[in-house]
Amino acid sequence: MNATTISVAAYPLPADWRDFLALTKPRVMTLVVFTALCGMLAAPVAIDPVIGFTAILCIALGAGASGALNQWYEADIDAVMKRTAKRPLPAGRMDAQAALHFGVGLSAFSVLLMGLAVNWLSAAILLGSILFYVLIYTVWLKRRTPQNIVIGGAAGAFPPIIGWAAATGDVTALPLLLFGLIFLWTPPHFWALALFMKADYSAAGVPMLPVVAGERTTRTQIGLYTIAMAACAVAPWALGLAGDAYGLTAIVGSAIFAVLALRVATRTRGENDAMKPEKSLFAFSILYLFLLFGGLATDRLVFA
Ligand code: HEM
Ligand SMILES: CC(C)=CCC/C(C)=C/CC/C(C)=C/COP(=O)(O)OP(=O)(O)O
Repeated sequence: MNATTISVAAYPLPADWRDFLALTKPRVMTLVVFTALCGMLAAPVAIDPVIGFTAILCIALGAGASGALNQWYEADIDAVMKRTAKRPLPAGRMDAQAALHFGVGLSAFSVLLMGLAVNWLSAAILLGSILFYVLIYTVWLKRRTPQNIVIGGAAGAFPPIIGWAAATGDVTALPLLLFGLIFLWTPPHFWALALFMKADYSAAGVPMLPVVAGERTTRTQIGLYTIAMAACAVAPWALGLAGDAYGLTAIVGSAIFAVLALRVATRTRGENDAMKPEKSLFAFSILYLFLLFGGLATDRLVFA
C-alpha cells in the first residue's frame, strides 16, 4: 500500500452538501411532505401562514432526519443492493459519525422547533414518526419479518395527522382515515417494487415478502390490500368528511389502481419477464397519493 492509499482510507474526503441532501431521501420525502401539507390544508381552521410554513418545514426536516438515521443504520445492506450501493455511506463518501450526528441533530431541531413554534401535540407525533421509522421499522422489523413494511409502514402514514394537528391542535376522524389510507397503500406500493427488486433484497438477506413467502403470496396480498385501501380511500367522501373533488379522484384513482393491481395479482412471472405491470403499479401508486391528497386540498382551497 503506498502513502496516497493510506491517507485516502484514513481521511475520507469531507462530504459535500449533495451527500447530506441524499441522506434525507429527498424524492420519497416530497410525497411525505405533500401529504402533510394537504392534511394541514384539509383542516377546517385558518392557520397563520408563518406557523403553517414552520410546521411543514419541521415535518420536512424531521422526515429527512429519519431518512439519514435509516441510512446510517443500513449502510451494510445498502452496500450489497444495486439500487442503494451508490448512497453516500456505502460508497464511502461520508463518515458514519457525520451521518449519525446530522440525523440526531436534525431530528431534535425539527421536534423542538415544532413544539415551540407550533404545538406540542404535532411535535409529539413528529417525534413518534421518526422513532417509528428508525427504531420499529429500520432497527427492529426490517431484517426480521416479511411483515416489516406492513407494521413499520405506519411511520409514513403519520404526516397528514401531523399536518392536521399542527393546524387544529387535535386529531379527528378525517386525519385518522387519511392515516388508514396511506397505511393500506404502503403494501401494494412497496411489494410491487419488491417483486421486480427481489434479487437485491435476496442478496442483502432482507426478508421481504417475495423473498420469504414467494411471488404468488405477494401478488395475492397486493390484491387484498388494494381492496381495503380503495374502501378506505372513498370513505372520507362517503362519510361527508371530504368534498367532491376528493371523492372523484378517490373513485377514479382507486379504480385505476385496482385494475393495475388486479393485473399484478393474477399474473405469473414469465422467463426474461420485464415486469412491466409491476413497474406500472409502483409508478401509479405514487401518482395516486399525489392525486388524492391534491383533491383533498382542492376542495378546501377552490370549492370551500
Ligand atoms: C415502509 C414503507 C415504505 C417502503 C419500504 C418504501 C420503499 C420504497 C422504495 C424501496 C422506493 C424506491 C426507490 C427509492 O429509494 O427511491 C420507494 C420509492 C418511493 N416511495 Fe416508498 N416506501 C414506503 C413508504 C412510502 C411512503 C409512506 C411514501 C410517501 C407517502 C413513499 C413515497 C415514495 C416515493 C415518492 C417514491 C419515488 C421516489 C423516486 O422517484 O425516486 N413511500 N419507496
Ligand atoms: C414525518 C416522518 C418522520 C416521516 C417518516 C417518513 C417515512 C417513514 C417514510 C417511509 C418511506 C421510506 C423512505 C421507505 C423506504 O424504505 P426503506 O428504508 O426500507 O428503503 P431503502 O431500501 O431505500 O433504504
